[in-house]
Amino acid sequence: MEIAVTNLTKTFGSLRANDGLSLRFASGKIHGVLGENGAGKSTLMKLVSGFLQPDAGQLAFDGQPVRLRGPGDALQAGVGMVHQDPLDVPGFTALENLLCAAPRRAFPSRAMARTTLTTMAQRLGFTLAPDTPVGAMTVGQRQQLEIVRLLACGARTLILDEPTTGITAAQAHALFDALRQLAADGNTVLFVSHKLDEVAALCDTVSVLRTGQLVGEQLPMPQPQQRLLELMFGERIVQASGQALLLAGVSVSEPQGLPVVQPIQDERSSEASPTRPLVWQLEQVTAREGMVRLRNVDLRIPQGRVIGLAGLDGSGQQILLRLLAGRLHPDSGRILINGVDMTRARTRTYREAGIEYLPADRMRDGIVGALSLTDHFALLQPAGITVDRQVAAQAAREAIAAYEIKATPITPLIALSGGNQQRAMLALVPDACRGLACEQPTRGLDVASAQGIWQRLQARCATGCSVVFASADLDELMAYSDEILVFFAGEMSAPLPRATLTGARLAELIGGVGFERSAS
Ligand SMILES: Nc1ncnc2c1ncn2[C@@H]1O[C@H](COP(=O)(O)OP(=O)(O)OP(=O)(O)O)[C@@H](O)[C@H]1O
Repeated sequence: MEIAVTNLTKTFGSLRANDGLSLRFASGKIHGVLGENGAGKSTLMKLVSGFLQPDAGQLAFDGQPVRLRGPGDALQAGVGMVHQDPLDVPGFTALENLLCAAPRRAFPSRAMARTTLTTMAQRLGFTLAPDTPVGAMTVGQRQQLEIVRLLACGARTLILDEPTTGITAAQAHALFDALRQLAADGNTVLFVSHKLDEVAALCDTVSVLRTGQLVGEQLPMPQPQQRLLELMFGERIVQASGQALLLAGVSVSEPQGLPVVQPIQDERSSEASPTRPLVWQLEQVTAREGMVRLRNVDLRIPQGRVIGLAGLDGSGQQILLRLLAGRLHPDSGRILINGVDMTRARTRTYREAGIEYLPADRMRDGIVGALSLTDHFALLQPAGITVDRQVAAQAAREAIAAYEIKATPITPLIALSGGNQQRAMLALVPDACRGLACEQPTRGLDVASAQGIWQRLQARCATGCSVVFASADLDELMAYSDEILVFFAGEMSAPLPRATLTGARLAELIGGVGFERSAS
């Protein structure tokens, strides 16, 4: 299916999110769409998939001009989009989600829907159980369910907006294989990503957006990575001596690979850590959530450390994060925060002790889309039922400047690009935070923004805050963790000093090769 856009323009107030774009995506190919946070990628994809209507310009599918009144029209015409934040119903099971969001003709019976779900998931290498409630599924699994649903509803063009941010390397490989197969069958795939290695591995062409305009059009892949970075970031990327690129302090290790962000601080000696006061101490903690159970976990996390959690999605790392943040109580064992027993304490008490939690699903568990940054800062005020809006507005202005959020203090957060929403969520973490448990802190961020976030997290660590983060990105884990805990099938390894690991070794451990659970 060929997709053509001509002079496509979409404005939000005075902002031209897409500014007269003309572009053609040929059928049977995988097309990458690159651009930094806020460049206009999601807007373009939402226009093509009917979630937004253009102010000007035309869309044509297979040479036929189309006017899409909504995503239903687009899906009927064969175009479906998987959004950064899955659009599903958490209270329903996977099967119910498939049924409620598909046109009647797609599934004559529930049994047929079940068979379709199972077979398509298997073919695509996804692990989806039809009767699992979506609320208990990981972001990665929910994205997989969306893909299955769209294909089952007849999508011949699949748009994926950063589909690999919540999934493991193995799942990404399976997804890429599936997408290649779909393209080989004549389908069109539009693939939005910040990850240059993914685009290089998968895409036939790449187009680059910057501030709503096209700066690279249907470039055949492969392209030199440096050229793509220059197109994405413009003057902020400077050719440095040798093979290195400097991007606002980010060094890129090799021209063909993913930009590997070097740690900003010197390696903090792991010998020094036992003498530091502990933020978290877990003693023989056992906890269960859904099908996953963590057993007899002993863990000590001193101040000022960055602990990375590695593992296939749903291997237990989310349980640990939720335990650390007081969102899940252990079945047995003890949790101490700053030396105080908090085993049964409420989340609020954890927050009062300086423990904060950043979820992966920011729109469901993190921020309220209809509210602005000022509103969020007002909500965080401890003043009871009154709020001081001036103080909140000032806090919002400072956060916008410090975190370079493309928004005004009163913009509803739903109107921000994904990357800017992530920055907004991080900006809301109070300065007094002593322990931050986060899932995928740089989810959806371009490489420069991700580095900016880590600079801020490391600055917090320098003042004694500890960060525990789960990530599916091995480069991120290797670049920023002092120690890494590997999770495999509900078991947790001992803390592994980053310096003793390589990316390849970490990948093996995640797959269970040579994995040893922490002795308890
Ligand atoms: N509904 C909306 N209302 C107001 N502004 C919006 C809306 N949707 C997007 N924008 C703005 O349009 C610009 C482009 O946003 P878009 O989401 O398309 O960027 P993006 O390239 O996908 O970014 P990211 O990589 O961060 O997801 C941003 O400045 C964003 O704040």
